[in-house]
Amino acid sequence: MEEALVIDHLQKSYDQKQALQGVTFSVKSGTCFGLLGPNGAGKSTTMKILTGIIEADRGSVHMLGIDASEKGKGLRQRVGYVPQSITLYEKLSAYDNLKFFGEMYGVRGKKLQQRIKEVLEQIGLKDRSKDAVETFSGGMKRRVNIAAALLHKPEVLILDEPTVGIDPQSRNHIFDMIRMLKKEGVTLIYSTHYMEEVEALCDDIAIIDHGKIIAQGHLHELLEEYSQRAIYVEAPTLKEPPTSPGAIRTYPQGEGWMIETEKLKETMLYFLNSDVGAKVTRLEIVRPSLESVFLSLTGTQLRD
Ligand SMILES: Nc1ncnc2c1ncn2[C@@H]1O[C@H](COP(=O)(O)OP(=O)(O)OP(=O)(O)O)[C@@H](O)[C@H]1O
Repeated sequence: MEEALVIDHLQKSYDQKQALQGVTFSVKSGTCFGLLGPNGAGKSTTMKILTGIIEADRGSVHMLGIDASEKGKGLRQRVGYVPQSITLYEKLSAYDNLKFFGEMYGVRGKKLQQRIKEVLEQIGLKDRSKDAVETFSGGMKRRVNIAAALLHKPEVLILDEPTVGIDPQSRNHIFDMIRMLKKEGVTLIYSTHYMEEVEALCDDIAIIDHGKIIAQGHLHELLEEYSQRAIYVEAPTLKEPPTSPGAIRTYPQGEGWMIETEKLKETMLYFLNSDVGAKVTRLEIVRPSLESVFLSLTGTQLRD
């Protein structure tokens, strides 16, 4: 499969702060690629370099076979970018916002009218097209922002944390759109700090932390290689970590504790048969997750 994006050893500093320390990854055409990392890891900086908003100090970006540092070679017509912060004209209607952005991307006249109709349908806001954006919820604005990046039918769509602070309905709409775009063959590059999102949407994943890619590969490969089997024990009044035999690592989660262990059966039996000093309200084997991948690679939880 051909590669839609190849980035090689990107470095970027802001004053004294080294935000990217040699970021390297590639994205196959027609796939959804997830860039996963905690706040401040370097996701937005990477995305902004990809779209040419800022320049890297070192390293290279090749998008659709074109060296992105050679500006004016038509990349802008082939790539869409949804920034982290919503950039819309509040007083204008959804339709007029889309008209403005479409023209900026070089789409005009009848073709633009047709595309606005199509994207409004895709984001589920056809009925609200005449309303000023200032009357929209955060999630609806975010959907219009995504629509704006789709008007010129990009081959690559870059989305920087598109679901931060939005309602579940808008989030589901965004997920549906991403799945549909993937079916149409669009390459998606999706940054987030929500593991469940990359697990639900992405094929290949890179995990970024402190400006470095610490692991990358297919979701299944990462889970296979780094994730630890675990038992979850819910015991709301248990304030100290339980000391079950064979535990590799124990950490708090929700109203209980996550116990990573190779000895699943023994650990289950331990909690069923021993007095741990608190009432156990739930006991279950946990499926491997990116949370445990992140934890085993960094020693910290992604949600910290
Ligand atoms: N314009 C800037 N000036 C100075 N430092 C910056 C600037 N932009 C980002 N940084 C710093 O660079 C590092 C990487 O930031 P970046 O925004 O790329 O991370 P992120 O993973 O997108 O996190 P977030 O989800 O919080 O946006 C952080 O330490 C951040 O404080």
